[in-house]
Amino acid sequence: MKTANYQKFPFVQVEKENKSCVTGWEAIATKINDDIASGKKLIAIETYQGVLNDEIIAGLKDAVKHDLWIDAAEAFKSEDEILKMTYPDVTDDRIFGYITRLNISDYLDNAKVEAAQQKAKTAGSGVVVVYGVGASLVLPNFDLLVYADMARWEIQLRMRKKLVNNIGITNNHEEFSIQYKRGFFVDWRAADRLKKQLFKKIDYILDTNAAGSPKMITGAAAQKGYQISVSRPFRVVPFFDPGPWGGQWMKEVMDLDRSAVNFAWGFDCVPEENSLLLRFGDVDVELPSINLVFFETNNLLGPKVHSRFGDEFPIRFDFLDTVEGGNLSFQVHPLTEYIQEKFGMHYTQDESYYYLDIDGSADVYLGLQENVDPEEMIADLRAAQNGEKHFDDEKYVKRWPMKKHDHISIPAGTVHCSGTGGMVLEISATPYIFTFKLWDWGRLGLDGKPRPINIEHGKNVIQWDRTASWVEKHALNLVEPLGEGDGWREERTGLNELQFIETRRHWFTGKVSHNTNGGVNVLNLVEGREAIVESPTNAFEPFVVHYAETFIVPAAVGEYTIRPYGESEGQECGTLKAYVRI
Ligand SMILES: O=P(O)(O)OC[C@H]1O[C@](O)(CO)[C@@H](O)[C@@H]1O
Repeated sequence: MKTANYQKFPFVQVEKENKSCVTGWEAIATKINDDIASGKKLIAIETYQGVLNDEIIAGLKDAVKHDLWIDAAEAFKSEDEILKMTYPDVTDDRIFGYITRLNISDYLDNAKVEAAQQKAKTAGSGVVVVYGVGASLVLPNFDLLVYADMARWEIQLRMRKKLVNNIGITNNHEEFSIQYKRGFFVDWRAADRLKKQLFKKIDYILDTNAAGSPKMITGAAAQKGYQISVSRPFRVVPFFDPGPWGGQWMKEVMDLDRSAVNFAWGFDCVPEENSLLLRFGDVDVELPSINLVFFETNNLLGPKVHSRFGDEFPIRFDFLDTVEGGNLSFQVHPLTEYIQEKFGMHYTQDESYYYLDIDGSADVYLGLQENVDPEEMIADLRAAQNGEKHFDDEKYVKRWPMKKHDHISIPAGTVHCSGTGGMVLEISATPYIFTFKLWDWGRLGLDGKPRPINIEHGKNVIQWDRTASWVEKHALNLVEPLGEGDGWREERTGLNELQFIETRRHWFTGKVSHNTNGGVNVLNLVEGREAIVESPTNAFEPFVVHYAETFIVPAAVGEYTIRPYGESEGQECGTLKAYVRI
């Protein structure tokens, strides 16, 4: 096997020489002190959920010259009140909640805010610092705003290590899934709403994603970074996670930790949770890539996708590796009305599997056998769940042998799972936690506990007419040749007409012309070691991509070309492109 050339830390170069980023607590405090010396007196240090408060306070409290330091937590409602307020959205379920309508202001107790503001006044013309989630609301007339942002993947790692609490409560002892659920459905929604309001007012962004290695850039430098990012192809920083069915393929191809038990998922383009690295000189500042979606919405998504999805990035690319691993859980995803009513999501988890590679042989489980009796199948699933018997998948589910480069559509409501031996590039709608597991093959999760099964939700959404004959016609390799030219050919590979994503595959030895046509494109190099993305008008610098890398071409880019490059010069490459049908 050739050495891995997949880049794990892609970045966007913002400044060739670093002018805008300071590193280390001393330099950061000096910068803030310079602003204080120039007359700024009211300093708000607003934080996202998941920062390490102890580290930031130890780094800044003594070093930043102030007369009064107020912890924004002083102005919060009591934990009991917060638990009660958030309960309808957090719920008792182990996995699912409801997308909240709460704002950070709802966490604050008006009387306590008033008291904190009175306290601030006692400093007279002295310097007041308010620190923490909600600081900018406690000190709304701030004249310097420092925003400590966090990428969601790093927050999740901190939750697993029990290092952080959710907003307004002390719950780092809780199970990861419970903390994640509160983050996903409540905290991050409320914190994002505040971030969007503050965006234009941010003086400095503090990056503490790497503990012990703080960095700070001006709000203007971040905005410049976002603008550069959406004027060219770029990648977000992938993350990889083990799982009970995980495989060994990504370890080699993506050069991951060989000592890990396995890697199941590789999230290569989920801007909600990935990071964006903005490079200043040789310093990388890590920011949540969702910021681009919030603050460069039209340039990134294009006005039509924006108007349909709001400031959400609708397309997700991730990897599911079962090479030398197991089957995914046998599962189904909610229909649109179900995800809207039960969980408050706008759109549902429509999926597709693109088989990037196969280890010998691999099957996909997709659709039901003909003439399945729904009641009998649900009863058998329940019995399997109760440990009374093994679920007879052969009786109920259709299995299809897969080949490298096969592409299957999985509209919500279709039962499915990828079987052992397959390396899947999943090209799907962004929601990804709304999986109703029906059967987990009698195995345990990596934590030694059974993973939550959701037969009750599942039975409400399974489309019983999605049988083998339906799958064959509507979901399996919907490949249609569309055109060809000098050194290239184009095919449509899907998705099913019920899904909003269109996928196009190009096989090429020469240059292929693409156009975003005003909507964001997401691509992956599914064949070939290297290709180069270029602007026919030199609008952006040539961008080299490697095998299996996912990259985003913002709507604002318009025309671009892709051709084999470097080691792949003269050889046939393949790209898979996804965009929203508009
Ligand atoms: O539920 P499992 O077995 O972990 O399945 C894999 C998961 O990965 C996803 O495909 C998300 O990428 C979910 O649909 C699915 O739940």
